[in-house]
This record gives sequence, C-alpha cells and structure tokens, in this order.
Amino acid sequence: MNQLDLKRMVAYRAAQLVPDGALIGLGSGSTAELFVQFLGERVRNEGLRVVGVPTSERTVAAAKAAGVELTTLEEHPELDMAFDGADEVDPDLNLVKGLGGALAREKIVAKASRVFVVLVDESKLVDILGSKSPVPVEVLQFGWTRTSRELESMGLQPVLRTRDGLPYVTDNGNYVLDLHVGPISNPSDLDLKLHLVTGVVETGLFIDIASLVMVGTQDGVIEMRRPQD
Ligand SMILES: O=C(CO)[C@H](O)[C@H](O)COP(=O)(O)O
Repeated sequence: MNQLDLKRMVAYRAAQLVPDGALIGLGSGSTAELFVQFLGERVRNEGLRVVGVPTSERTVAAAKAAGVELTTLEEHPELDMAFDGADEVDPDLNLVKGLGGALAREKIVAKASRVFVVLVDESKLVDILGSKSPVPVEVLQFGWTRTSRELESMGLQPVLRTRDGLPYVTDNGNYVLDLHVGPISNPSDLDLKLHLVTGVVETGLFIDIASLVMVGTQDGVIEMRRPQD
C-alpha cells in the first residue's frame, strides 16, 4: 500500500467510530478530507446524524461536497470528538501540525473536543518531534519581520512560507513562519517560549492534546492511546 492507501484506510476506520448524533471537529489536510468523505458516505447510506465544526475553508468545501452538516464553536463550544491529521507524532502522542496551514483553528477545535483523534500513516511517527518536519508558527502580518527576528535571536531558523512566490496567508489572514529547529528535546518548553514572542498567534506544537492516534500501517490500523492519569 502506498501512503494514500494508508491514509484512506485509517480515515475509513475512524469514520466508523463516529456515533449517531455526535458533534465533531473536522480537521484539515488530505487525511482529514478523506475522513470527511467517508463520514459523508455514512450520512447518505446509513442516515447517520452528525454535525461538524470545520477547521479551514477547504474543510468547509469538503464537508459541503460530502453532505456533512456544519456548525460553529459559537453555537457548540463543546464537541464530542475531533478528527485530524498530523505531520509528526511522538511516542507521548505530542504532535507537529500545520504543514497545511490550519494550525490555529485546528488547535482550538481539538481543545474544544472531549476526545481528539489523530489520523496518520506510519511515515508520520517519529521518536523526537522536529526530526522530519519544521514547526509552523502562525504570526500576524503586521511586523512579521520583527517577529521573525525575535525568533531568530532564540536560535530558531524562521522561513516565511510562500505559495506561488507570494507569502502564504492563512484563513485567519496571517502569515506562517516555518521553524527549522531539528529534533526538539523539550517540545512543551519550546511551545511555551514561542507563545511569549509578540506577534505569534499559535504554534503547530500540539502538546498533551491527542487522546488517540490511529496509524495506518502495512499490517493494518494500530492505535496509540494516552495513558489514563
Ligand atoms: O496540520 C495539518 C493542516 O494544518 C494537517 O493535518 C497535516 O499537515 C497532515 O496533513 P495530511 O493529512 O495531508 O498529511
């Protein structure tokens, strides 16, 4: 199976977990969009009743195409579950997210959910966060060079994300700086430090948020759960 097959397998399995009447967060990215499509199939074929809070304009379009009803966090501030992809997952279920640029809305929706389920193929598993992926940070457009310099002075290497030669703009109207930090010894500490930088809106470090990670592997879907405290 190639990477897309693995994403499809895990997205399908996750869509079967959604109970009737659930209020759910809908993540962003290719795996989350596959999940939305499979959820739509259940809505059409089984009459599943489900309402979703989307984390990006792309997911809004995917949900509408799939026939999944949408709502907002203003109407429903507490969700039963959220389903989303990730760029890296470590053994403690901490994540790097945001290569798709939806990190701020994704984190708000994940934290509004009683259960946050992460859907990945096995290539996303790492021993240490930062090993493969940069850490995306959403920053205000205003003064972004100043914000970038402050991050640089912390020994990080911010690179402005671009698309078609222009700065990439998030659904919130902000820029994204990708931090090429390498393996992160203390992701929680880095996340806190990044939040102290003026101009930083949100980081792609998701610490202690995931409850369950479903991993698509050549041997099927495996589940990694957070130990109950
Ligand atoms: O965080 C994200 C978007 O902001 C995505 O969930 C992450 O980039 C994974 O994407 P994909 O499922 O396409 O591999």
